[in-house]
Amino acid sequence: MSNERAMTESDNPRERARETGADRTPMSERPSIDIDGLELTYGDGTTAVDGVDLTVADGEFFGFLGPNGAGKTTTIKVLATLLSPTAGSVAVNGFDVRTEPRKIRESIGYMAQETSIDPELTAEENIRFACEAYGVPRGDRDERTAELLDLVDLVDVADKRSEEFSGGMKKRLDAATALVHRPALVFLDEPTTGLDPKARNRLWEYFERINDRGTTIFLTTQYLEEADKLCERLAVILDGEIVADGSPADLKRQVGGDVLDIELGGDGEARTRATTIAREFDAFRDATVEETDTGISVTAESARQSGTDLLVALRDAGLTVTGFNVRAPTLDDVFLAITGERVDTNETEESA
Ligand SMILES: Nc1ncnc2c1ncn2[C@@H]1O[C@H](COP(=O)(O)OP(=O)(O)OP(=O)(O)O)[C@@H](O)[C@H]1O
Repeated sequence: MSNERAMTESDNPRERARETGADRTPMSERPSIDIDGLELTYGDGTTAVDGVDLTVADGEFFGFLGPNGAGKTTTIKVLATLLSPTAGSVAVNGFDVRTEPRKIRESIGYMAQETSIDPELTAEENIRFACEAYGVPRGDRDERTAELLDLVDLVDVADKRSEEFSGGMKKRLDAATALVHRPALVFLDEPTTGLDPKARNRLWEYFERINDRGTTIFLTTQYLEEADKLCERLAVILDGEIVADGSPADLKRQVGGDVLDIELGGDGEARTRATTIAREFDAFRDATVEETDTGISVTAESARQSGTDLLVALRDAGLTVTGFNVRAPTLDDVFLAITGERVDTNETEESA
């Protein structure tokens, strides 16, 4: 039980800065996003968003999480004025989505799940094309293009056609094209899906840099480690409704207690028996018990105090405990507690 640590302590420097009041940029009074009672029902009758209230402050790095089909992309499409709400009011950068969509489009960047770069064009040409499309004044385009190539570290390959780029480079270029008009707010819809950890890290640096410059970021991701590292605040959407909202540390505290991971020898039957024993264990009456690939995981207020008693009970039942560890909950545990499922990140990853 070596890795104990205070649960109130945040690993996220942004969150720590927020908690200690050492914010980077002065916040404007007006929120970047103000959603009140949003509902969106598609033409076939599917209600994808069902009464969402949400505010995102100016300059915030905000994470929007939820399982597949929960309503994340639909919400982003409403915010980006690509879909019109069925009910509710939505303001983005102070503009109404119904009456001022053009002003919203001019003041946001949108990096969709599919990259929108043209493979036939070079990195530089892609950024120049975006400058034109977003109406960046002619006189500013050279400087803006050079600045963005530098920001996303593509100066050396500025003249190469983007079809030759790795997945990470394409994503960086795509992010740069979403920013040519210096939007106050950027939507990043699963920007790092399928990238290897190194490429992901480079994008994270880049997102942090644009947020440090004062840009509000609205991120959806299936990588909870990413949300934990980057986001000051998170909301979890499930079946079209927000079911949790808070800083990563707040959400971890809400899980209640610690997590006891137990590794077991034997097969699936051993894990099933261990699960039954843990569920019937008096001290773990309110615990969440889950079978893992190598054993079981018990989340409970008393995981630290009563963990060893459970280990003894398992051994007495003839099971072989090959390892155990008590730890503070991660966002994965939060997600499991809220949605009843772990995030599926079994994507084909780009090789390093
Ligand atoms: N064009 C559409 N017509 C009808 N239903 C749709 C349409 N687009 C999405 N849906 C449905 O709306 C619900 C929410 O989908 P949405 O894409 O917003 O979820 P999501 O949280 O972004 O999921 P993912 O992570 O898989 O992209 C799902 O039930 C989905 O099947």
